[in-house]
Amino acid sequence: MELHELEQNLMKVREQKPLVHNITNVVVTNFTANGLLALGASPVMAYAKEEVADMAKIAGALVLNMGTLDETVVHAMHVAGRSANAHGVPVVFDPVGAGATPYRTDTARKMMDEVKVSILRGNAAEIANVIGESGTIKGVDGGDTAADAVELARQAARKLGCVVVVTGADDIVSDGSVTWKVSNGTALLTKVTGTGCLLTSVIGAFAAVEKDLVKAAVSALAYYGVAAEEALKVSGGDRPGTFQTELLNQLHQVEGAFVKKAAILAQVE
Ligand SMILES: Nc1ncnc2c1ncn2[C@@H]1O[C@H](COP(=O)(O)OP(=O)(O)OP(=O)(O)O)[C@@H](O)[C@H]1O
Ligand SMILES: Cc1ncsc1CCO
Ligand SMILES: [Mg+2]
Repeated sequence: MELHELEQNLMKVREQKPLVHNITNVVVTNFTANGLLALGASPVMAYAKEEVADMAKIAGALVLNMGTLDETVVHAMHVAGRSANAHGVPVVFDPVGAGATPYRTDTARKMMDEVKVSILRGNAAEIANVIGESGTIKGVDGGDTAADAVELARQAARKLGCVVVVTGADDIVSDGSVTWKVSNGTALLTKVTGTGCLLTSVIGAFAAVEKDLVKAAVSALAYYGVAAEEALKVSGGDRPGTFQTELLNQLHQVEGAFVKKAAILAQVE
């Protein structure tokens, strides 16, 4: 993809203000809604089995996040996911903590069977566990994984038949044949809970306006990483609390032209 497409895709989100339907976890709900608003998208959190099919079909994207899963929420995700699939709405799935418990791993794998997921986004350990590779994970934070992230993303995309985003120090996007690396961001993102979850929803907003899902994901990652770098600068270093607030400010203020200039992208295959 061309660098100017990063700028265009951010402009499209801000012009179109896509409705992003989130079924997400109780830890990150408020932060996710505020992050999507700061971007310029239109968030809604809706969970009831009575309404999720109707909400998903009018949304620009559906984001499913199993961070605080239980039977009720997993059922609602299946109902919403099938409705999104029936109406051509892209589905982005965050398999939070896959591998930490058998219930999480099974739920993530069943989601991939029941719902046609457009983009799967997780840390390396989560993605490895979804495809049955051994990745170590403790709780919801990624542990060390031996797997090379590029190879992992490519393999997972081929196996699952969707676009896969593996995040970490570098973020990898692959559809199984085309693979990109985005190297923006800061390690301070790992000291604020829900930055991965918000990123997944931001990817949803870009998927709502850009049909090429690899380009949508790469654009979202570059924008988010550049905003995080600016937030680190403005908030003055190792200050997670100030950084969390400043990330919202920068998600709002960062311009497409600046993202284009500051993005560190490479097509790796
Ligand atoms: N070491 C790092 N250096 C720079 N950026 C990083 C680093 N680790 C993670 N990130 C960035 O942090 C964001 C979240 O990715 P991460 O892989 O930590 O997600 P996660 O484990 O799902 O997070 P969470 O569960 O807290 O929501 C991404 O934008 C990613 O690029
Ligand atoms: C801390 C935590 N526990 C379940 S979900 C979540 C938010 C980060 O994924
Ligand atoms: Mg996560």
